[in-house]
Amino acid sequence: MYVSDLALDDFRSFHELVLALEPGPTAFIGPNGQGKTNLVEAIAYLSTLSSHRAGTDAALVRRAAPGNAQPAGAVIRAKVLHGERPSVLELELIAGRANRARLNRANARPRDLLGILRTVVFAPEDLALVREQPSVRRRFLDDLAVTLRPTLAGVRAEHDKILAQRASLLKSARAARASTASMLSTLEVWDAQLAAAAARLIAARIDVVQRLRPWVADCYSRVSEGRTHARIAYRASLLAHEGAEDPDPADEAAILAAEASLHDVPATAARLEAAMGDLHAREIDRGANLVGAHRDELELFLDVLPAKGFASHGEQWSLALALRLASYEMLRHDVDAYAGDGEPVLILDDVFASLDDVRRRALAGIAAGAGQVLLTAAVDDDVPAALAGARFHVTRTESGSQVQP
Ligand SMILES: Nc1ncnc2c1ncn2[C@@H]1O[C@H](COP(=O)(O)OP(=O)(O)OP(=O)(O)O)[C@@H](O)[C@H]1O
Repeated sequence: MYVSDLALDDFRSFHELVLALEPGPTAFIGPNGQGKTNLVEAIAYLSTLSSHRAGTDAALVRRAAPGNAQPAGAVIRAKVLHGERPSVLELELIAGRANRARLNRANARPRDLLGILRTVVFAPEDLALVREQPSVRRRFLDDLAVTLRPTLAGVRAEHDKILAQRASLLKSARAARASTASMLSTLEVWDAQLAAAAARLIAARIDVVQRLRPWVADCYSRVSEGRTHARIAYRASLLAHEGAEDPDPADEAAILAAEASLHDVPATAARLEAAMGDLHAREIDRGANLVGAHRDELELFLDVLPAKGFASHGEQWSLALALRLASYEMLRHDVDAYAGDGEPVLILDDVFASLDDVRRRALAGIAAGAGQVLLTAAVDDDVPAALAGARFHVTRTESGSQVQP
C-alpha cells in the first residue's frame, strides 16, 4: 500500500498542504523546526490515531501567531492505494471535542479508519522502547496488536476504562479505611469485567510477541553484524502472582510454555479474577490495581542480559531499531495475520544522522525494498544512496510550513 495524496489543514505548523506522493523512497529535507516531522506525524496519526510524540491532540492543531485567528481544528486527509483500490481517509481534530472521521467521503467513527493505512515509524524517541518504563513497551505491543486486528482497539479502550474505574473504587475504599460488604461486591463486578478485557489483551499481545520474536532476532543480527542474540519475552504479572518463576531468557521452550499458558482467554480471565480476589485487601490498602495486563512487561534481552540497565548506548539503538524493523517485517510477511493487504508504509523520522555506518547500511538495505518509505533528514547527505528517490524541501514561512520539490 502507499499514500498517493496527502492534504493538511491547520495541522501543527502547516496552514494548508496538498501533496502528491509516489511509492518507493521519498525524502523530506530541511533544517530544524521546519515541519518535516509534523508532516510524517500526520500520516502516522491517520494509521494509529495517536502520535509518536504528542501527549494530547490539542498540540496537533496549528497555533496561529498572536493577534491572528486561532483555527478551530485540524484536518488530515489521505488517499491510500491498496493495489488498484483507493481509500480516502479523513480525520478532523477539533480542540476540546471528539475527533470526526470520514471514510471514502462518508461519515465514520475514527476507529473505522484503523487498519486501512498501516505505518511503522522509527524515530529518535524510540530509544524509550528500551530505556523507559514498561508502559512504553506495553503500548508498543498494543499498537501492533491493533494494527493486526483493528477490532482490538475497542477491547483496549474498554480495558483502560474499566481499569481506571476500578482504580478509583480502590482509592475510595482506601480513603474510607474500611471495606464494606457492598464495596466488596461492587469490586467483584469490576474484577470480572477487568479480567475479561485483560485476558483478551494479554492473548493478543502474546500473539504479537510470538510473531515478532524471530524477526527481532533476525533484525538485531542484521543491524549489529550478528554478534549478539536479541530475545523478547512476555512477562505476565498473573504468572508472578501465581508463584511461577521467570523462565531463563535462554530457555526458549520455557518462555513459549509460559506464554502458551495464557493463550486460552476464558481460562486466563478466570485465573485473573481469582488473583484479584486474593489481592483485594492489598489492593484496597494500596488503592491500586495490582495484577493484570497493565502490570505486564515485554522483556528485552541481549543474549541473556536484560537490555535495560546492561545494554550500551549503541546496543540500545540497535535494539530499538530492531524492534521497529521487526514490526515492519512482521506486518509485511505475516500476511495471514490480518484481513488487510499490502505492506505498511515505513516512516523514518530523522534517524540516519544518529546511526553509525553499520546501522545506517542495515536500515537503508531493509528500507530500500519497502513499498513506500517516507524519511526526514536535515541535509541531503543524510539520505543514504540506497534510498535515493523523490525529494522535497520543507521550509517554514509566515504562512506556515511549505513543501517544494
Ligand atoms: N500546534 C502547532 N502549531 C504551530 N506550530 C507548531 C505546532 N506544533 C509544532 N509546531 C512547530 O513545528 C516546528 C517543529 O516542526 P518539526 O518537528 O516538524 O520540525 P522538523 O523539521 O522535523 O525539525 P527537526 O529536524 O528539528 O526534527 C516547531 O517550530 C514547532 O514550534
